[in-house]
Amino acid sequence: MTPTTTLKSDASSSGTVSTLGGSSSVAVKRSSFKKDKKPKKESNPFIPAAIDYADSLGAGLGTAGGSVEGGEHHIDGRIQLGICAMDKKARSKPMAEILSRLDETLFRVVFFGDDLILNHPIDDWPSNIDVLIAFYSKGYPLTKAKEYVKLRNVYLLNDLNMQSKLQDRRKVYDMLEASGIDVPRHVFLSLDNYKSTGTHVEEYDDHIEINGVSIHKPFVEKPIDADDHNIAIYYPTSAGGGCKKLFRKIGNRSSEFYPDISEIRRDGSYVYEEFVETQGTDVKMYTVGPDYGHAEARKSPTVDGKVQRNADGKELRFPVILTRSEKEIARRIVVQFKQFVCGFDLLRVQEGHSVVSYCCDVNGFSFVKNSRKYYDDCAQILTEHMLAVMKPGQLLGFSTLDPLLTEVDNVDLTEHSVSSLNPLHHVARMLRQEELRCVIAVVRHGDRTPKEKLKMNTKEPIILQYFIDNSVDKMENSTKDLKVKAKGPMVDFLAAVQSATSSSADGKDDDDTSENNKLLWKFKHMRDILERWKISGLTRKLQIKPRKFDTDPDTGEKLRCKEVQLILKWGGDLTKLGENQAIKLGKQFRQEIYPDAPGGGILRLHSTFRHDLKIKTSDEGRVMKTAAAFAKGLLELEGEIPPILVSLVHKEKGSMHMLDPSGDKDVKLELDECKEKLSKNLQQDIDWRAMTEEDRFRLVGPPQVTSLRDALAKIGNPRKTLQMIYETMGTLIEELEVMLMGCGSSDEKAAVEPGGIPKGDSEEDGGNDAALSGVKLYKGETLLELTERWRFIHKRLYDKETDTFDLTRIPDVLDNVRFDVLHNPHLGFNCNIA
Ligand SMILES: O=P(O)(O)O[C@H]1[C@@H](OP(=O)(O)O)[C@H](OP(=O)(O)O)[C@@H](OP(=O)(O)OP(=O)(O)O)[C@H](OP(=O)(O)O)[C@H]1OP(=O)(O)O
Ligand SMILES: Nc1ncnc2c1ncn2[C@@H]1O[C@H](COP(=O)(O)OP(=O)(O)OP(=O)(O)O)[C@@H](O)[C@H]1O
Repeated sequence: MTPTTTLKSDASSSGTVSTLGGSSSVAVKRSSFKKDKKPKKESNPFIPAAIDYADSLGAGLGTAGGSVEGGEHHIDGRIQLGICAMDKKARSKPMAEILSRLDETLFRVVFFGDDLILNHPIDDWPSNIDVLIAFYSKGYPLTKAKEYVKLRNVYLLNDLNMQSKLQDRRKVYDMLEASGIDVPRHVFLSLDNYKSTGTHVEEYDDHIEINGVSIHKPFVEKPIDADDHNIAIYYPTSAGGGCKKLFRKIGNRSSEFYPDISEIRRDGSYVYEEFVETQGTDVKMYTVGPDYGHAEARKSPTVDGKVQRNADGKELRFPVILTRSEKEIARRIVVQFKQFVCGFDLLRVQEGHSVVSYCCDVNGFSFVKNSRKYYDDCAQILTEHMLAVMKPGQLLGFSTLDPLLTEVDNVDLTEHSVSSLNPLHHVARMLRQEELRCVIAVVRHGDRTPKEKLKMNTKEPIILQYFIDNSVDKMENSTKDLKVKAKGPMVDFLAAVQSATSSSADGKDDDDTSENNKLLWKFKHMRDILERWKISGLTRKLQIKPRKFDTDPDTGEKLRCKEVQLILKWGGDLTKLGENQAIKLGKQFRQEIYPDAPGGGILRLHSTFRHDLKIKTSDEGRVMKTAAAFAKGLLELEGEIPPILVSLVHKEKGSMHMLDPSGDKDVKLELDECKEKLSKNLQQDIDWRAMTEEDRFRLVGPPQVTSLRDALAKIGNPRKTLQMIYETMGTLIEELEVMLMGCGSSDEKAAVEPGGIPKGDSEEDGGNDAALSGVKLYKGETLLELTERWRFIHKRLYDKETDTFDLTRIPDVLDNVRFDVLHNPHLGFNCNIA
């Protein structure tokens, strides 16, 4: 099912509402959001639909029951949206961003202002507000605001009565628990008798007892007043004791450690709760209604108290994909606390294979800061919600519920039929329609460096000792293959190779053809590969296979390994180009699969609670990075790949083999048969273009097998083509050899002398190094190594003795051609291999 939809303007709805072609859903036109207006003051965007109530009334303020239209005194048919919050919040950047996106033909925003709120009686407050955004923050007269709501009977986005409860952490925890939401295990010390069984406290080194209930250190001490952010964490003696004091951010600090404080405060009522181990990350969640939430992770202030900020001074946040149960938590909080726009904090803990989330704080009205996507979404959802409440006839759908609806009936859109439906009817009607339930995308990794391999057999004692020391059973006669990837053993192997290189070099003659010199050359090549980039356990793999043993002449029993085969693999790293390809693909995927979906498409869908996104990968570095880069493009994320990888991409055991057929015997059998047939057929000296249909049928099957037939039509004579490829590679190698000689011997020399090779700073190095003698190769590869890469495949592509080609080498040829054409085009070879 392809979710293609078109937006059609509905002239009857004052040009501000668009209908989904023939559908029952109506979305507010995105173009109607005023995003690009110039800011009125400082960096806040201009809010076209807004008035300042005090300004508009001027000297008239103070007379009873002012109209929001000030001197004009007329109602213009728009929804009057009052902002009754302290100026610090009402005039904040996020508020301005969101209000500036409201359609001025639908809404009029009325700022009450601090002076009106604090210094004037509620009779002076605007009398004809329809919807009110009112919320508590420091200094806010909550009781007065509640009286105003009662007097004018306005619709509240966030319930004010509930906001009194939000001010007491105990009530918040009680309500959360009553809603079935997990909170940290806690006990109240209430001096005001709130649900108190007493105020008896016993303090021990590593735990406290409050009215007989024990809480062990580390524990958290929170003032019952939610406005008081002076929270303390007490550590057990086993961890060195002491206390960490948390506070509202001051510059770049959010907490300080006090090694000498280990006794709890005794000056008031507190909540004591177990410290939940989150690995140092908080999840902050921001809802807009029961079906939408934005979540982001931040470093917990409990870690080191240093606030991580970006270049713009904003605190660093990382993207988070919510679990199903977290979405349910959000929904329940919105409903239970009656706060449409609501922020709360989650503590995520890995318990076995699942994630358990505890809610440790509900903040009430709070906006996400600095997220364009959130501002867009929030404005749209608020618009739909307010329309649903005030002018249901103008709303036919909710973008949190219907972004992917495709099959829609033609419904009668007359004012009567539509307005007779309340918002819930609309939802129910929409849910009956067909909906796209799942999209699965399988994505291959992006451009990578060629995968390379170096093999050699050796009897070198240092290497044999390394094998024995690192073998699984540590036995001299170990028969098991050894695999090395981790940093420590790889560093040890480099040391072994370095000494093997110098010991092999000692006392050798200059006879190039001697077996020893060949081995020495291979050791040096191996050493260079290991020395090239900092070893970090990522991009080089070593296998050591025991090949020959000294045996007991009597019993034949294997006594000691005397020869091993070394296989060093490297390369296969995602290149910058590969990363950009994946980002682009993610973006393209979003644009093509979810084109212009009403209500914001996949970006919003991702944040709505009815939808889930999972990104899985194998444990291969290039695949993991590709997945993260794809996610970046798909979800329009900002920032570097590593945090996205850590936050969004899952490396699960079960997903490792999803696409890898090697463990599946049946598949492998078929693959092998297929390879054998390919190999046999493509060795033949035949010309597809001259073949009869019968011969063609015998070769590849019926005419329906178009891909193979088209390929053969291009190839013509497979054997001649193979010969041509082989010869072209030969020419290429000759050209490279000429270049090598032209470089003087310095490239050769550098490649075999320790420290002579230009090295990247790390395995991630962008490759700005000049290889040698003016030849710059991608990622600091030397010309000699590049030549070796080609020699290696060339040698294996064709076996002179048997006069056969090894077809399995063709993908390697393609791999290397593609790589050098893309990354080393400046070499300017004469041959035509590409
Ligand atoms: O929820 P809101 O929008 O009302 O704001 C919260 C809080 O948001 P949250 O709860 O989503 O985390 C802000 O933290 P951020 O989200 O910006 O990091 C914090 O800003 P802050 O410490 O200055 O942050 P920095 O600019 O230094 O980074 C602000 O403190 P005040 O501005 O000093 O009042 C708080 O207000 P309140 O609860 O009334 O004290
Ligand atoms: N039980 C707990 N276990 C571990 N860490 C906790 C616990 N409770 C709180 N924290 C940490 O302390 C921080 C502050 O706690 P909390 O959110 O309850 O306080 P607050 O001052 O109300 O914060 P906010 O800024 O959200 O208003 C949390 O973000 C979390 O990092």
